[in-house]
Amino acid sequence: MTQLKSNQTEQAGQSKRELAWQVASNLLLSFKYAWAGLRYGFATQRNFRIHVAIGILAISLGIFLRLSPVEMSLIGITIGLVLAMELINTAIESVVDLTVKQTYHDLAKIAKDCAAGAVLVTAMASVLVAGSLLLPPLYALIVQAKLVSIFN
Ligand SMILES: Nc1ncnc2c1ncn2[C@@H]1O[C@H](COP(=O)(O)OP(=O)(O)OP(=O)(O)O)[C@@H](O)[C@H]1O
Repeated sequence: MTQLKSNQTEQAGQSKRELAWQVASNLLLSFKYAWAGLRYGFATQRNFRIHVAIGILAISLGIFLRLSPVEMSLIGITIGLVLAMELINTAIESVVDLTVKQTYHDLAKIAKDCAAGAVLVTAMASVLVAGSLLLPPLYALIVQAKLVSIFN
């Protein structure tokens, strides 16, 4: 019974791969294609570039404010989530466009709207994380700088 199940899974896996136009034959090639996806996202998606810029700013601010390793990790995970979601959104958009081309379809609208909604959810979460971790020390620094300028 177990053997039968594993044979069926294997067959299903093989038939899926048979539908692929090309399969990356080694790890290096897999990285090459993943890098190509990142480059495509950066070159074509304005929102992706905005998220990268905000991410770099948040990391720089975190280093400047000397956040703890755990706080920096939280910021890093949040940035990664937003960027990954943006790439998944781009992938879904491409598959939808490939499927329905330039025709209107309710399901195409649902797929694209939900993918965009997923990006929005992670972006809002990232604002919450960045606000909670970066704003208090930044505010303290500004207050401290003002006090120093008053007493000098
Ligand atoms: N084929 C389609 N059928 C129905 N609605 C569509 C279709 N293509 C796009 N739309 C609608 O238009 C909106 C914008 O489409 P688009 O392809 O620009 O996605 P987008 O998520 O706004 O893109 P981006 O993430 O690049 O800003 C979609 O969210 C969807 O509501």
